[in-house]
Amino acid sequence: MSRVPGVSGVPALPAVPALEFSGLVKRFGGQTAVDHVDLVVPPGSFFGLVGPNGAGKTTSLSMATGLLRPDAGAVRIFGHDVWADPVAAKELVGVLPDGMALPDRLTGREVLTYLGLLRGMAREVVEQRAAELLAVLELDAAESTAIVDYSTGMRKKITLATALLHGPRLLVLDEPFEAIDPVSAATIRTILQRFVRGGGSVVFSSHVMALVEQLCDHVAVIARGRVEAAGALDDVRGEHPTLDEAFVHIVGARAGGAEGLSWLAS
Ligand SMILES: Nc1ncnc2c1ncn2[C@@H]1O[C@H](COP(=O)(O)OP(=O)(O)OP(=O)(O)O)[C@@H](O)[C@H]1O
Repeated sequence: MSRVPGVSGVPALPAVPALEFSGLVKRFGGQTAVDHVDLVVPPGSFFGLVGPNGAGKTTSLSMATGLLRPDAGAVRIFGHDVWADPVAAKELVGVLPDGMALPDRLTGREVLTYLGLLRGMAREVVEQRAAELLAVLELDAAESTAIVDYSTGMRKKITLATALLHGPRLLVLDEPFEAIDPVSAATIRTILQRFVRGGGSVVFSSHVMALVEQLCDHVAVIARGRVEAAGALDDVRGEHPTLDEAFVHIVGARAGGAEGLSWLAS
């Protein structure tokens, strides 16, 4: 476990995890989507959550941020239980969920202003941050466009802006780079790297192993609702030259695609 430096002569205290899952379970009908997941995201880490389709990443992240109630287990954000102490936990976290519902008839600036004021932020702070976020994410050109007319990538960027607006200490992002053009992706990478350098923590899910490898210092591989491997990137990668190869090894390669579909080429 990571530790905060101790004052000389006084033992260092264990650092409180930015995010901690303990025995997390979620079932949908007869199916267990998340099956006793334990995970620790150290403070100040850039943490990648990877796994095949249907592995339980979105379900886990939704429970982490108070959007979905677990059937069992607990989630803590900097020690605050997301369900028992939601106000303190939500103050510390910015969330990019899977397909967040936004007030569709408002423009990007109006959404940011609305959500900032709802959080109790001062109007001038909201306006200044909203202007900066819209400019950096290149949404300022769509000044008078309502969210309903945004493209998928624009919706993702404005949702990311809502996650950053209140200056959280932890970002939980579900596939933040999906549907994002390369220039915007580079901007988002830079924002997130700066956030981590400034002491923030980031957890994000992705299918792009090269990106996870480039950005993250910690990674967890989840499959069939269970954590198959987790820890420092180098430890999870192990002997494999790339995370991609480690992933296939950990998850188990499936020999699909080579056989069948004979009609496809005929
Ligand atoms: N609301 C729901 N009702 C029923 N089943 C669900 C629901 N949400 C998720 N599931 C199921 O739970 C399992 C985990 O889904 P989840 O969306 O968490 O996977 P994921 O790892 O995020 O997948 P992907 O990479 O494809 O986005 C899947 O089998 C999915 O069908």
